[in-house]
Formats: sequence, C-alpha cells, structure tokens
Amino acid sequence: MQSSELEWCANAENHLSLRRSGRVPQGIKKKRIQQELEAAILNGFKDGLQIREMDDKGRGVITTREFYKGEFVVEYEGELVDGKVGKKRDILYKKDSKIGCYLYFFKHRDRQYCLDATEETGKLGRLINHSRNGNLISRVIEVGKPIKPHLIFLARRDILKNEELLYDYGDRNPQNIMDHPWLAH
Ligand SMILES: C[S@@+](CC[C@H](N)C(=O)[O-])C[C@H]1O[C@@H](n2cnc3c(N)ncnc32)[C@H](O)[C@@H]1O
Repeated sequence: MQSSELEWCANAENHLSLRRSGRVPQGIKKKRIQQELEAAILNGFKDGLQIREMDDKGRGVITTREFYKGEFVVEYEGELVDGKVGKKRDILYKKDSKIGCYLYFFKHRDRQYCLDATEETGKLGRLINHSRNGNLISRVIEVGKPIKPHLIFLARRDILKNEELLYDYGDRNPQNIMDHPWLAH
C-alpha cells in the first residue's frame, strides 16, 4: 500500500497500537500505521458510528465513542469510475429528483476519479453530511490487489461521543450554492 499523503501519521500514532509499543523508529511507525489503515479498510471497519435521522438534512452519521485527531473514521465506499464517467452520471442523476447526490469526485496521481455511492448499500461514508467547518478530512490511499485508490475520512480534530460527522463537500459553484444554500456553511 502507498499513501499520497503521510503527514497525518504523526497524529495517527496517538491512537493505534503504536501507543503501547514504546520507542519505535519513524520508518517502522509509518509502515505499521499504513498496515493498520489497510486492515481497517479491507475489513470494512466502522466501529463507533451510528445512522441518525437529522431534523433538516435527511440521515446523518453520529459517533458512539470518541475519536482522536488523525484517527481513521470510515471509508467513502462506492463504485470507482473515471471522472468523465462520473460527470455523465451526474448529469443523468440530476434529471431524476428521486436520486440524491452521492458522487465524490477526487484527483489522484494526476487522474480524475469519481466514487459513485448512489446505490443504497448500508455503507456509512455515503451518509455523512456537509459543513465547511467539518470534523473530518479526506485522504486517498492505495490498497488491495490489484491496488486501487480508496477514499477515507480521518478525524480533523478530537471528536466527542454523540457528535455528527461532517466534512466539506468543497462545492463553491455559485449556482450550486444558490440551489443548495447549506453548501455556504
Ligand atoms: C451524500 S448525501 C448525505 C446523506 C443524506 N443526508 C441522506 O440522508 O442520504 C448528500 C445529501 O445530504 C443532504 N445534506 C448534506 N449536508 C447537508 C447540510 N449541511 N444541510 C442540509 N442538507 C444536507 C443534501 O440533501 C445532500 O444532497
């Protein structure tokens, strides 16, 4: 497994098994953190999370325990397609008001990708709502055989029990903000 960004390792070591393992050289720490993240992703780890119906946003995801800054929280799981395919699907889905917006576009190694999580799968990453000041950040890491990019959410700060999980959808398009005023906050 490789990671495009490793700066979160310093925080991640606070909560993984490395906490209990005393003085460990930096290179080994990074390798172990990556191994633990890989295991969390491949095992579909979603400990400490619960779906809740929110007053004004549909469903949302709430914590049932604390998460430390930098800790793996959940993966955004969906069908991984090329960015161009994602854009076509976006146009198609917008024509049907019954289909919600569950497309996550991202760039990795100079390629545009889209995770299409439109299908109701019971996965939790797709149910996380937007805030410009959210408690999650996303990272792309490469996992599996064959290796492919996975989008994961890490705690942006320490998160308390019973907090709603939120991340910045990053949509600053003026027309989209007019159509969905909640994107402005
Ligand atoms: C990826 S889904 C999130 C899960 C969704 N709430 C559900 O019940 O399936 C994105 C949709 O959630 C709603 N949403 C997300 N963040 C919101 C917010 N801050 N305020 C109001 N609605 C929000 C919008 O309807 C948006 O199209």
